[in-house]
Amino acid sequence: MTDKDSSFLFSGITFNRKRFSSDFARFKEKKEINDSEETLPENKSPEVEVEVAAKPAKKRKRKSTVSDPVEGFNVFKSSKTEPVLEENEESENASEGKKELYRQMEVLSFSDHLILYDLRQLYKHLIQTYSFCKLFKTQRDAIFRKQHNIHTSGSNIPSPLHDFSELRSRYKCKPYILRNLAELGIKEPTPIQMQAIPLLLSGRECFACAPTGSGKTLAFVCPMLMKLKHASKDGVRAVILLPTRELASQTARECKKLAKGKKFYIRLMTKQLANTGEFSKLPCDILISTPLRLKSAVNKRKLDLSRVEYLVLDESDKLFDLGLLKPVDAIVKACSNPSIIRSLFSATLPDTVEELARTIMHDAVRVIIGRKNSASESIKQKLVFVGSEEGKLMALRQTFEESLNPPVLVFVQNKERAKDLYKELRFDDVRVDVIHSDLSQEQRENAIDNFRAGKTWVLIATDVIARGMDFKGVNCVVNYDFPDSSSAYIHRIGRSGRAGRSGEAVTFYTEADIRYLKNIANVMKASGCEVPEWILSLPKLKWKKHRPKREFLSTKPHDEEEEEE
Ligand SMILES: Nc1ncnc2c1ncn2[C@@H]1O[C@H](COP(=O)(O)OP(=O)(O)OP(=O)(O)O)[C@@H](O)[C@H]1O
Repeated sequence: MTDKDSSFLFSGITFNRKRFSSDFARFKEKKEINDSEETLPENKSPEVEVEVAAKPAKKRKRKSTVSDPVEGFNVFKSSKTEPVLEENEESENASEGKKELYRQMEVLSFSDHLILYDLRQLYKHLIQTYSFCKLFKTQRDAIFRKQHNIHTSGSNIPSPLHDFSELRSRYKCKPYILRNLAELGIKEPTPIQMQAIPLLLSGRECFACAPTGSGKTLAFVCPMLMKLKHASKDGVRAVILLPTRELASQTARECKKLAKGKKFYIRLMTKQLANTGEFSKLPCDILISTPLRLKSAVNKRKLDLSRVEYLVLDESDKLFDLGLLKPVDAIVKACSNPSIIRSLFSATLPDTVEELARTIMHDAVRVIIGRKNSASESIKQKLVFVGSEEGKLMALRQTFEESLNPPVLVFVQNKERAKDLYKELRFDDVRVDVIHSDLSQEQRENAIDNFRAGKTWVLIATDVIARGMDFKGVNCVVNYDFPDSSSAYIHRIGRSGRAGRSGEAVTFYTEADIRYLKNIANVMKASGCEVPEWILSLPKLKWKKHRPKREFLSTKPHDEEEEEE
């Protein structure tokens, strides 16, 4: 036997005399009897020596029979012991002595082998149990994700959250957040919250695409507050970027609601702050802004974003639109902290945006709830052929006469048409208001507040409020002018049917819009609405922005309009 073999077999093993005291006593007794009979080879441990001298030939045979059925033990016996004996031949006697020794070692170390064997079995068992638990957890997570329509891709994705109480048990969430969730009436996490919250809490970057009104805001605000832990005066620590001022101010409000009771510095980047803010002296845990204002503050007021730990791009596809791409890119660069966690959220996430985003993110996880780029299933969608522009106004009035169920949002193509439609409807018997980008910030806020408060029944709007705005209980969205893209359609109609409520969406179309119908029809079909077969069989059209020049919006004869002007 070589030293190497010896150390392999016996390394870390010491003979437990107490445990095997009876065997030990028996062998010891025999050693005393045979003490003078054999000389022991050098370099053997005292325990080995004792046993070797003690073992009579008769017993050897019996012991080796006992060892036979022990799995693993026989492997040692055949492969390690025999060849070593051949290597160490000296004289016949010495050889006999050695053979005896090794046989005795087998017998003596049988208990040790048993321990080794037990340890191996235990280890094997532990590995099996661990693998089983891991497999069980993976299977359990997969079933849970399937039940909630959560699709993920990426490596080492943390288990989804089953319940908000897990925020405490798994992530040591402070009680103020759970208290605020309860006060806001938020009991169960929505699917996007189930997966995005644990992801962000585990420090992973993510792209998330979930239907309108499914609680994406909370999915990034909650982990952000948890990770920031407490207020600090160490510069800007988190940035939430949104495409419109209305949305930025709504998100700032939501953040404050969830942070209630904890003194965080949550700031909305207003025009005044962007132009005059003394950012070096301004404590700010979370900064919420549109890209242009933030970029202006970085350039003109030397706002330092190098310590930002969390960056959220909400309505990310809009932020990656050509018009905003440059300032967004500048902000992403200014957030130069190498350990920053970035996340993208939207109800629509085109592949091009994903590809672009991947270039700036590391090991990001993709989370899709339901089908990517689909409308909320709680909205009943309808297409109505109105023939012409005049037909639209008549159809709208007729709808209001038959069944006006406020609050109703009416979307038009641009601010001119918003103003025109408002002029048409303001003397009708409905409480109507309008919002577009020509209004002052204050006028825009008033329009939104009045609509939220129920003072306005019908709000005429451009796409400026099509994304992200959370008006509770909008019963119906009317696409007076056909949306210019399928994502615009998804976001517009998503102002109703939020947070599990039901809603309705009516889309008017004219002859000029028919070529673009199929894309909308596909969205409708994917969310379970009925669509006439002839629309689905229309030829596929590569959709560029559909913004036709629309006729003047009025039911009055054209010469009358000209006279008025
Ligand atoms: N877990 C929840 N349970 C009940 N309501 C919730 C929950 N989470 C969020 N909400 C509520 O759902 C509404 C919609 O949430 P939010 O505005 O975050 O949706 P969103 O997914 O961002 O929609 P959009 O794509 O239109 O921006 C809000 O009024 C919010 O308070």
